[in-house]
Amino acid sequence: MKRRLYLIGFMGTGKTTVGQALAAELGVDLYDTDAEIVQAQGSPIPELFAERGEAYFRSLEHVMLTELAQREPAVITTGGGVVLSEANRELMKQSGDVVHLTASLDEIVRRVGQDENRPLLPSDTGLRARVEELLEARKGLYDFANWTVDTTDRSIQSITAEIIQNLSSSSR
Ligand SMILES: Nc1ncnc2c1ncn2[C@@H]1O[C@H](COP(=O)(O)OP(=O)(O)O)[C@@H](O)[C@H]1O
Ligand SMILES: O=C(O)C1=C[C@@H](OP(=O)(O)O)[C@@H](O)[C@H](O)C1
Ligand SMILES: [Mg+2]
Repeated sequence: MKRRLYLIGFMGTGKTTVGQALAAELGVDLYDTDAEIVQAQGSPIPELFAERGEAYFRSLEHVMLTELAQREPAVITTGGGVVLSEANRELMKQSGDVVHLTASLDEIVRRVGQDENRPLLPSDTGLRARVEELLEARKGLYDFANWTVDTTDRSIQSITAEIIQNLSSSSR
């Protein structure tokens, strides 16, 4: 693997989970923008959103991505909203390979429904409608990726193997 591999995609598509398996398999360092922000700020994501607002979180996210884009070789997993910034999209495109993870609406709702850690999503009955709304608002923003991998009904191992296969055929 050369340089960096970024994982992008909507919340719940498995970026953080797949990234861990991928970095272990490739034997490179793993950085998750959310985890790095939480560590640097000493506050969980919901607290950052509640106390400082989304715009403040987006600025922390941009600074963190810029810093992580200096490290190599590495797998870098991102938050679902990182693509809202054109500068972030450009930075990832220029500094590594980018994989877009997807999943069906049903699967996303199932996966994120078990987690209280995403401040943009309600934990009540409004969850599905909110996911649909955000998917629509972000339509097209993930399309700059080199590859798209559907994770619906698939094991982490099979998703990881597909990504490694993509990487090795592109470097031939
Ligand atoms: N391929 C998969 N099949 C089943 N569950 C998955 C899969 N990938 C991730 N998950 C689960 O979905 C939830 C969200 O995964 P996560 O890696 O945090 O996604 P993201 O970082 O894209 O938001 C977690 O509970 C995780 O264990
Ligand atoms: O889509 C988003 O705007 C967000 C996604 C989250 O990361 P995951 O995609 O890893 O859940 C996290 O960065 C924050 O809650 C905002
Ligand atoms: Mg994540």
